[in-house]
Amino acid sequence: MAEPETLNPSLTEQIQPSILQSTNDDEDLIDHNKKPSIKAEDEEIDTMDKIQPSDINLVEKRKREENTEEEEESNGNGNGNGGVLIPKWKTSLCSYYRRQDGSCSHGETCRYAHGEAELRPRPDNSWDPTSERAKKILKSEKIEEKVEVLEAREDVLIMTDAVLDSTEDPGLNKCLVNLPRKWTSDSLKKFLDEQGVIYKSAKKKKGMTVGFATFETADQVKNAIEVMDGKSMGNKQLKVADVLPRSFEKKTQSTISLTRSTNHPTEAGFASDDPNISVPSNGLENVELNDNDDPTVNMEASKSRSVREVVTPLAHMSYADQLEHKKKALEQTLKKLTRNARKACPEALPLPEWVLNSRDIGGLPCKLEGIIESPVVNGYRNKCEFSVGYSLQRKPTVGFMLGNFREGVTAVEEPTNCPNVSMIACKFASTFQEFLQLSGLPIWNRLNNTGFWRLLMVREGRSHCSGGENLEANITEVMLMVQICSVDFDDEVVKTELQRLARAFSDGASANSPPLPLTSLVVQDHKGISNVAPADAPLYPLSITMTDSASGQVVVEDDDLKMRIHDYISSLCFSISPTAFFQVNTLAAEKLYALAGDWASLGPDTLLFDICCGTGTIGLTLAHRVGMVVGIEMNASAVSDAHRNAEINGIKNCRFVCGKAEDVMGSILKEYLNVPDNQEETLHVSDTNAKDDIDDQDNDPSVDKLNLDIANHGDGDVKCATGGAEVSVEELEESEEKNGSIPTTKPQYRNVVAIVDPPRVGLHPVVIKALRTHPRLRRLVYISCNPESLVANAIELCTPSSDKTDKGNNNNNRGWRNMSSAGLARRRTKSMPESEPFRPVKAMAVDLFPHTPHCELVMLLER
Ligand SMILES: C[S@@+](CC[C@H](N)C(=O)[O-])C[C@H]1O[C@@H](n2cnc3c(N)ncnc32)[C@H](O)[C@@H]1O
Repeated sequence: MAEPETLNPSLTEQIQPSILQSTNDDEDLIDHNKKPSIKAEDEEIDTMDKIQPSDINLVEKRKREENTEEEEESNGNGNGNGGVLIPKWKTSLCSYYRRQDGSCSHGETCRYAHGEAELRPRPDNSWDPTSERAKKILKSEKIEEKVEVLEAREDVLIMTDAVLDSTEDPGLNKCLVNLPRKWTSDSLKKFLDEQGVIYKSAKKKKGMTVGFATFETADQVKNAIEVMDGKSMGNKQLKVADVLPRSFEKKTQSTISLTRSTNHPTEAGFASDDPNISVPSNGLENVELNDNDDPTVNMEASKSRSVREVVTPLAHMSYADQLEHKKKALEQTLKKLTRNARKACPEALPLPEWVLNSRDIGGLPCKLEGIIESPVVNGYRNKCEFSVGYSLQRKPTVGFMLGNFREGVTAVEEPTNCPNVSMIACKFASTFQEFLQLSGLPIWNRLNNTGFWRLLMVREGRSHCSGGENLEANITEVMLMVQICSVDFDDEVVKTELQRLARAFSDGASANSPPLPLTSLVVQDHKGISNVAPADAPLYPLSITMTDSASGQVVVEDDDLKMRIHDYISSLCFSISPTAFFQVNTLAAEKLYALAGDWASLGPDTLLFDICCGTGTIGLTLAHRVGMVVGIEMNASAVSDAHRNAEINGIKNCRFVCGKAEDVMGSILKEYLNVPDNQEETLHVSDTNAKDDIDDQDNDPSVDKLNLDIANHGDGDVKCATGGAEVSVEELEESEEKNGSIPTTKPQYRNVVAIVDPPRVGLHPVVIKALRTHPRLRRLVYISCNPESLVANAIELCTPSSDKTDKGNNNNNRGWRNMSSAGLARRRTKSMPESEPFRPVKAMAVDLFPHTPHCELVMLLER
């Protein structure tokens, strides 16, 4: 509970008596008819955050205290108590003074500071949180916090990969912590030479604050520690640390001594020479990590946590508690939308209704209607990307990394204890692990950028539509994708080794009872050094022969099936290529898409934009409820999957465009929606009444449409129906032009809706601007696996814009790197062209990721 003293008078003055009765949280403490007198420009510096619901009673107490003090002050000479400064004299800014542009009826006798210059620190040495000083301090603290998160910490290093030579004593390998990020291996070597440090080899990757040095003797190590440990490096101190935690070494030593009668780890015969120094923060996805489509990729890890804790940190809670936990976290994030829109609203404009109404719902921008639970809680992931690396015991392992490479953690542990991974996936990981332990080709070393085996992806599919019960029994297809780096390896050796691998997978699958469904084996040759394979990294199938254990028959997979997998959503079949995005929890995704469709108020006269459409899942599952779907997606394989999926399912009213939404959105909107002025007027009139019409549309197929009665149409050759007669789009357009009805190239729809489902970073500002400024788009359903970016995008979509837009000033953008996404969005609202803002109508979460802190959030925006 905050002490009364922490309440800022400028806030208490804004509190209305009626609000004091409320038991709602922070937003209720604000006079919602007023904008905050100070707008924090950069970070989330919101004094409202300081006030807890339980402070409400304290507000009145605080007022009484203030009155008493003011009485005292007025009896004295202006600085209270007969010349003796009262403790809180001028420690808070006077809000009257600030609001009245420098005038306050108390004049010099006012106990509050008239301007920053008069402001004094509080007795606890803090500053009034609304003051510039406090904001500056808070900002620098936040920056430091962020930096700290990124800095490697000596106590969390588990660089299994840095022990490069198995014959060496790990004690001869050391990590150097707090090196400048921009240093390379050469800079580190130069530094060591300059310091007179004798070493055998040194490594450093740009971007990391950790480097590695190997020594030949214990004396060299001793000398290096003496010279370097504690040495100042800028404002940091250099640390010489062990590459493996000491606790681990002790554990390893005792284990080894039991089995090998030695307490020297190097005699355990560990192979080495690889690393997997990547950043599978969640451990789950190596490639997708930076692909940003999977929310479960940003977890922090430390060596003290097990792989289960790293990958599924909520697994210790009951599922009901997990949902409650997520809901509360989402509410906190959603409140940022209200706060930031209030701050960003131009002075000259009234606050939007939804901001004013937020006090009735605890500061939320709209009601959070709940969280839909996942139909399956365990083993739900239909796709896992397993890292290849060394375990704490320095055994080649296929599983999840225990932390972040940049933070100095590279150890990989088996996935068996992670409840979100299926048994099938664990079994294939285990088969691969056994294979690697005997393989003549090395595991990829991220520190050296050398090696062959990089990762294993396991994707599961179903060949028919099946419910949630006994999920694993319904898995009829498995695609394995092995990522390798063939650089510097002999083609014949590679070919032979991959054939051996194919056999190992086939044998492993067949040996299982019942046999595991292995239907596709793909190799991805990724030659780059980064974690993420580019979209055009070569992919090729490997032949698999499976022996059916029951019949003894050899089954050779059909060529066509080799590079794809299938799954079902809402009874539609989806064919998925190896690198295309597909939600990892299919049954929960079905619920997500159904919710989005329900909220989008669809009807036969709806044109639906499916933005970031992947393999077309959303658009295709909703196609039967709309006139037309236009999907936009940048991944070419996913777009080709989308076309294929439309065909497989006999859906004709969809078009999929391959391109970055930021590159194509504007022209697509123009192509489909721009109509001459006189018609736009008609459309607006219709749109005003659209809601009522649309609500009934599903039930009323004869609903009056703008000009055309369009059943199906698509991209050129697909048929449209007008008044029952089938004509081609070309014929239709020709006739339109002749009749002078719609001189555009596309049929027009009265209800224009966008469903956006962007990657973790959210929508590009160019896309936001295109959607916001197109008057025909009245409804937008935003699906997000990252509520922070949803909030940031919604700030731009929902904040009123003034006619005086800020055209952008470089000085204003200083420090943007350290700004929160909400702060950046707030800044961008200033350059939003004058346009009608959306308003948040309702929000709902869908839990696609049990046992992790993540879930999908859906928000309906209308105008
Ligand atoms: C979260 S996934 C959603 C996919 C699809 N809606 C689904 O549910 O299966 C995000 C998709 O956006 C695509 N994407 C990422 N950035 C994009 C961009 N700038 N423009 C268009 N698509 C993009 C990704 O390739 C990915 O398929």
